[in-house]
Amino acid sequence: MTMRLSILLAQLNQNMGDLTANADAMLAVRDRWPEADLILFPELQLIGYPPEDLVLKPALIARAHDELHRIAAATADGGPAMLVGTVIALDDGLYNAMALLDRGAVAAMIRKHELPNYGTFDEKRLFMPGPPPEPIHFRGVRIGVPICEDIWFPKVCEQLKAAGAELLLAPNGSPYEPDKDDLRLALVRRRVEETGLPLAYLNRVGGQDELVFDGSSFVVNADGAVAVQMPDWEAAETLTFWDKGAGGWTCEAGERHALDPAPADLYHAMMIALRDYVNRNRFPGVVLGLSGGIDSALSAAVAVDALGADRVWCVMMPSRFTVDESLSDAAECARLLGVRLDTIPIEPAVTAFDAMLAPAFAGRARDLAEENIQSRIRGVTLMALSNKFGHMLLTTGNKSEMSVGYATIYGDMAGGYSVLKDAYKTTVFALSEWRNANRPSLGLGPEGPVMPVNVITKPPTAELRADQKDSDSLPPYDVLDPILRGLVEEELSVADLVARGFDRDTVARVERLLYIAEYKRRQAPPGVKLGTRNFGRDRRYPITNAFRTA
Ligand SMILES: Nc1ncnc2c1ncn2[C@@H]1O[C@H](COP(=O)(O)OP(=O)(O)OC[C@H]2O[C@@H]([n+]3cccc(C(=O)O)c3)[C@H](O)[C@@H]2O)[C@@H](O)[C@H]1O
Ligand SMILES: Nc1ncnc2c1ncn2[C@@H]1O[C@H](COP(=O)(O)OP(=O)(O)OP(=O)(O)O)[C@@H](O)[C@H]1O
Ligand SMILES: NC(=O)CC[C@H](N)C(=O)O
Repeated sequence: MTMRLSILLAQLNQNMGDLTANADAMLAVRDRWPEADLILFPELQLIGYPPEDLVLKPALIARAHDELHRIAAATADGGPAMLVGTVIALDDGLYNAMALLDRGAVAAMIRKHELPNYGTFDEKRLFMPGPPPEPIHFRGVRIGVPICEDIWFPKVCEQLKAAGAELLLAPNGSPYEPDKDDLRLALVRRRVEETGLPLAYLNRVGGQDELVFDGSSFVVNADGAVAVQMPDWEAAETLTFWDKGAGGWTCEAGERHALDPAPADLYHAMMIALRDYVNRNRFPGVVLGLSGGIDSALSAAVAVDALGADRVWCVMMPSRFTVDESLSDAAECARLLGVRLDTIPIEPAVTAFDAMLAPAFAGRARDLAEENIQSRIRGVTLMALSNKFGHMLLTTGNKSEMSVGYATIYGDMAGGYSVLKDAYKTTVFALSEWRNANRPSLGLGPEGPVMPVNVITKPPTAELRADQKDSDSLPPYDVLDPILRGLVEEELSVADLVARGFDRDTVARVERLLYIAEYKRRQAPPGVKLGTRNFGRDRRYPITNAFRTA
């Protein structure tokens, strides 16, 4: 019987829907590690996670079958076996599965038992729950393979232990949330304690639309000690060595990477999500409006760190209300980041719209309609640049604004992707301060400050009329954001927030704004999930909705 095993943990990124590229990447890993006995890949590595309705396409299932057998054939050389995440179709439906590929064949199939169906997940829509799994027999060792959600409850691991598993290998597609690394470690330690078995936790990295995966894979031995900690955010391959002694299997202590503390983790999440979104969708770069305000300054900094300065194009579009301070702050941001900055005044278009609309608007006072036209002219201008040169328009709205509808639909909301969509304004301030003092380890941007301090300290303004300030329309952000966190993240009522010391009228107004802005959020571009409850998959509210708690 084997007393020593070498298991490669392949913390990879995934190309959603490019099964050939995913299969080739796995074969390349195998070529690099001929000394491994077994290679563990993340959940659904062949397809991409989360695959959503892509797996309902029979042609994709057929492709998955063919690619899986192509990889399996490569294992005929007797080298490393592979545990590969894929979809299988049986007579009664589709299953999220791991295939053991060894000696030229599909040697075993394990089906996921617990299907997550909350938050951003809706796997019950796609997959059948597998039976409580049995351990696989691999070269004389019985290995339990709980698939992601299977380790979030005791049942599957306990069943595997009862069926004779000697160690647990858990492939995951576990999206980033703040402090989730601590949550996963505590969870894995519970499973280890309940079963007495060591557990290797392997997660993917990279962005997939609104989700981003931090990797942060690790191994916990039966005594609860962390034997190996892989890095966060970057693809990595770590060979782990396992020995069987009197007390069972133990993983040798190996590399121990430090993981990002807050808010560096948030910054990395935004950066990696944008990098993968832009590159996978084959944009040459991004274009964005740089106003001299903090939202566009931070968005530009994240874009430069994600893509490099030469792929980020900033445009200042002054109007009659743009003050000199905004012009100089935008210019200084661009200089610090080393990006191209063009200036395209919008006054000619504003004048043209005034003239065009004069007959229709006759007898009406100037109001929000004219203010919003400026924002929409900027949107049209940026989209024209996007059409002409191919850059994707990066939209800059933050979660506070998106919560209360403080943004112009078809105006500053125009764009393809947002990095701030799930970041409250107070988080935007914190991240800007952090980036001015730190360079992200995987960033492509410059060392040193990326925006003048004035951008962080001056009062936020949309500059759509003279002397406008956000505080004319909204409570101060240090009051607004905790109210929003209560209403959105915690689903509190007005009374709950009043009990926490907030003013009733203010909370009731914010609740109303939150509900009536649902229509805007449904038309907003996607953006990376950074917290526990993003707008979109995590929080699905009706648009037409008369419910109020005030
Ligand atoms: N339930 C619903 N379903 C579908 N459509 C609905 C709707 N309710 C209103 N609407 C439509 O939405 C329109 C109102 O929305 P919208 O046109 O956005 O206009 P609105 O929300 O009234 O104004 C935009 C606000 O965003 C502020 N802001 C803040 C920061 C930056 C910027 C910027 O632009 O740079 C703007 C700006 O100062 C102003 O207070 C209505 O005219 C109506 O057509
Ligand atoms: N003068 C401008 N030139 C270029 N883009 C602009 C201009 N004014 C607004 N925008 C675009 O519209 C977006 C929305 O404006 P908003 O005022 O909400 O954000 P901001 O100016 O970046 O930050 P702040 O809210 O702190 O002032 C900006 O982030 C920017 O992309
Ligand atoms: N892919 C999954 O099963 C993910 C669900 C799991 N609770 C996680 O976030 O890690």
